[in-house]
Amino acid sequence: MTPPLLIAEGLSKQYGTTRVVSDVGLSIARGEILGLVGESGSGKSTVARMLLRLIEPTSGTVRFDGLDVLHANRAEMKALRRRMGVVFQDPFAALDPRMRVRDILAEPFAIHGDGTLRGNAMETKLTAMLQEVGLDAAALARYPHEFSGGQRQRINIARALALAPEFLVLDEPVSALDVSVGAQVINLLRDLQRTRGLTCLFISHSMPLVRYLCDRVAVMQRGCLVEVGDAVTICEHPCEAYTQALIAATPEFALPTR
Ligand SMILES: Nc1ncnc2c1ncn2[C@@H]1O[C@H](COP(=O)(O)OP(=O)(O)OP(=O)(O)O)[C@@H](O)[C@H]1O
Repeated sequence: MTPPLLIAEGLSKQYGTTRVVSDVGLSIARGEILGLVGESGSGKSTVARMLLRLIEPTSGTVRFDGLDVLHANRAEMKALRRRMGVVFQDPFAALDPRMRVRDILAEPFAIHGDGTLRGNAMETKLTAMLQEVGLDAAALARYPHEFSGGQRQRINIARALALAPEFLVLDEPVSALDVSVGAQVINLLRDLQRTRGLTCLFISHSMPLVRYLCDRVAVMQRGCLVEVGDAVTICEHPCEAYTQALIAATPEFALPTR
C-alpha cells in the first residue's frame, strides 16, 4: 500500500500559557480529501498552518512524502513550498489590490521558477491557468477589485495551483461567498481535485459540505481531535455528542448543481 502523503503526529501549539492545539495526529492519503471540522476557535486553521509550517508547532512532527517538514532547511523548505498550495477564506484580503491579475498569477514563477517561462510562453501559461478556473484571458489586465468574490476566489485557486502542487489546503474557501456562488466554486474544486489527483485538507464549518466533498473527516473540539473517519459514516452516525451538535447546527446544504 502507498504510504500517506502527509502524516502529522503529536502536534501541539501553545501561545503563552494557552494551549490552542493539543496532541493532534492525522494522516492524509494521496488523492484523498480530508475534511477538518469544528466550531469557531477549535484550532482548525492553527493545525493547517502547522502542517504547512506557516507557524511553528510547540511540539510534534509533520512528514510530507517522507520528508521531515519541521526540520527542513531553507532550501528544502523552498522545494516543499512548491508542492503545497493554500487557499484562504477571504478572497478579498488574499489578493494585492495594486497588482494586476497577470502579475498575481506570474508571482509564483518569479519566486520559484527558473526564469525560462517568459513572453508568449508565459502569456499562454497564464491564460491556461485562468481557463482552468473558468475565467478568460481578458482578466489578466484587470485588478482584483474589478471581480466578484467568486471570481476572486477562482483567481486565488489558479494562483495556488500555479506550480502544480500535490497538496492543497482549503481553509473555508467558500464561507465568505453567497451559497450559489460557493456551490460553483465547490464544484470547480472537486473537478480540479479529480483531474489533477490532488491531496486536500478541506477546512469547513459545514458538515453537509464535508459529506459532499470529502472522503474522510476529522472533528476538532477545543484543540483536540475527537472523531476521525469516513465522511458519510460520521455525518450519518456520529459517535460524539459534539459532532452531533455540529451537524444539528449546520443549515441544510443545497447540493451544488452544474
Ligand atoms: N497568534 C495567536 N496568538 C494567540 N492566540 C491565537 C493566535 N492564533 C490563534 N489563536 C487562538 O487559537 C485558537 C484557535 O484558533 P484557530 O484560528 O486555529 O481556530 P479555527 O478553528 O480555525 O477557528 P475559525 O473557524 O473561527 O477560523 C483561538 O482561540 C484563537 O484565538
